[in-house]
Amino acid sequence: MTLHTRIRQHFLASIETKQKALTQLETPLVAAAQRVLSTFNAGNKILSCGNGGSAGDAQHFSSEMLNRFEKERQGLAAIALTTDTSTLTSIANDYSYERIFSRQVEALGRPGDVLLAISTSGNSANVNKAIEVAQQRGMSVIALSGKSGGTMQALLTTNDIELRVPSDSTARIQETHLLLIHCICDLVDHLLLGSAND
Ligand SMILES: O=C(CO)[C@@H](O)[C@H](O)[C@H](O)[C@H](O)COP(=O)(O)O
Ligand SMILES: [Zn+2]
Repeated sequence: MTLHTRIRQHFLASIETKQKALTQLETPLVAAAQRVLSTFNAGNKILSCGNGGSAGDAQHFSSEMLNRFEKERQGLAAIALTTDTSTLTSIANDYSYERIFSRQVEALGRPGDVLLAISTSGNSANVNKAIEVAQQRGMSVIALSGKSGGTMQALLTTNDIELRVPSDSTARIQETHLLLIHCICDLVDHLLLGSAND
């Protein structure tokens, strides 16, 4: 296979995954954006976490909330649990890697807050532990996942929102997760500022 062919395959597979995701995730995506906005309106906050590329997505989301997306608006309360290396290394060193996010949720999570939990497989133990602790603390969960939903999907309740990308490829799922995040950012801006600013 030529390099050009490989590139074409990547693009076409990404387009196909996003088209399938549009069909399946349009309605839960509206629910996710409404949950995000109602969380901020109630004076609560969003904590986000994930591993590897999903850690980047967790930070991408929080920066667009804390600062801004495409429109001028107030900063919104969001914290990525993936950024403080002193905290992450001490929790992993003193307890376990599995607790790096959940220990922060124990300290920061309040009833009415939301955990944005990101895992392409749904099988990251540290993300799933954070979900369990969040639920115990009266928080709800917006889960970005893929593949079979992994062990994460069994943890979610009717109070939670699952956005599971219909693909088995980690890369394609991550690419679609970023699109879902940008949709949420746009819907939040639209709901907050109204159509006059479109
Ligand atoms: O970005 C990538 C692959 O594209 C990797 O860094 C990937 O995020 C890591 O392998 C993660 O540990 C995978 O975790 P998860 O998505 O299954 O929860
Ligand atoms: Zn962005």
